[in-house]
Amino acid sequence: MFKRLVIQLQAPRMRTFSIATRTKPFQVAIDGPAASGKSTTAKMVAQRLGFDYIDSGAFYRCITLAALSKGINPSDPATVGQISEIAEQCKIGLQTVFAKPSETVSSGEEGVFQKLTCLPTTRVFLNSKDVSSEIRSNNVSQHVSAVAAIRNVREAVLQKIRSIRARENNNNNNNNNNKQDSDNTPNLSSSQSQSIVVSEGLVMDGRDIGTVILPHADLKIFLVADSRIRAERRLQELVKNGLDPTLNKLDVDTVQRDLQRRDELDRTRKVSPLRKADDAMVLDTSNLTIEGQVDVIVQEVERRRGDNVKVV
Ligand SMILES: Nc1ncnc2c1ncn2[C@@H]1O[C@H](COP(=O)(O)OP(=O)(O)O)[C@@H](O)[C@H]1O
Ligand SMILES: Nc1ccn([C@H]2C[C@H](O)[C@@H](COP(=O)(O)OP(=O)(O)O)O2)c(=O)n1
Repeated sequence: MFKRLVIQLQAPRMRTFSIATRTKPFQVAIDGPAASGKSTTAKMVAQRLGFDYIDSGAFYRCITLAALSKGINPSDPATVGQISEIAEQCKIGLQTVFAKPSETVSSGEEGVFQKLTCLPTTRVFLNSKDVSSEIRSNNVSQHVSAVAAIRNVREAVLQKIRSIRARENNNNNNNNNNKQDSDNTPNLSSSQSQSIVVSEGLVMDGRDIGTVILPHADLKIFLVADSRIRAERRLQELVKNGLDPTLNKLDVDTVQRDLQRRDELDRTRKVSPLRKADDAMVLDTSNLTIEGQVDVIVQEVERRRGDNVKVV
């Protein structure tokens, strides 16, 4: 799988550089329960390593949003056919805007300023409309597990992801920077494509990435965290995105119950249930910082790629 090029320079206090050039992109699969930190971590790992990123949950969220906006109740089993049709017909595009590694923003109050690393952001397009915020609403979250349990929906998502990857590879091979879908939806990582043409790897997060979508991934991570901590983080995120918890009758207990209900549905469904792949590393983020969990994964990728710079 690897073509290895080793450059050795002999001199006093010398370094050995081992540069691995791969014929196949390095694949990182990140799975785990709701709000365990998958997408935040996956995006940052992709940014640090210059890899592509695919948020597979966004596909299920888009299909759920499309169904809800047509007045369809995904929790009613009689709607399975209608939702499957929506899944097959809708167009979904992702665009991840990566910050330059050196780019930082200052924030703080009363004259105390902190330097924060810019976080990458993913914009999600449903039939060319930017639905990045709408798909994170509590209403979509409440129904998405029912949608993701439909076999035809999973099949449609798999096809969409495959065609994105095929187009991505094609674009890379053709040295083509113009990554637009036929419906003008920006394709994956189009911001990256302006500077990087060939990506050395892919990070993908979801529930079945290590088990079904990328069963031969080079690194599989199963991200977990205490359910109370996950609920606190998710509520904080919803508030940050403009939700009024009082108006919406939402507190940590309710969010925790919703997460646990959703995890149960995701774990017990017949098709591609949430489960740890046998060869996945478990990473508990309960007591980690975001940077800390990203570091663990980046270091593991570097160790497995064997392209560390060693001082000899
Ligand atoms: N180690 C951490 N410490 C504090 N907050 C975190 C940590 N990891 C993730 N978060 C936050 O938790 C929330 C849920 O994370 P997210 O990446 O959306 O999870 P998932 O993709 O698994 O649903 C986000 O607001 C994210 O910023
Ligand atoms: N590969 C995937 C990704 C997500 N899903 C389902 C399961 C989840 O309840 C929903 C939403 O996933 P998402 O990762 O966006 O959800 P959370 O942010 O973790 O709450 O989609 C899935 O079944 N398979």
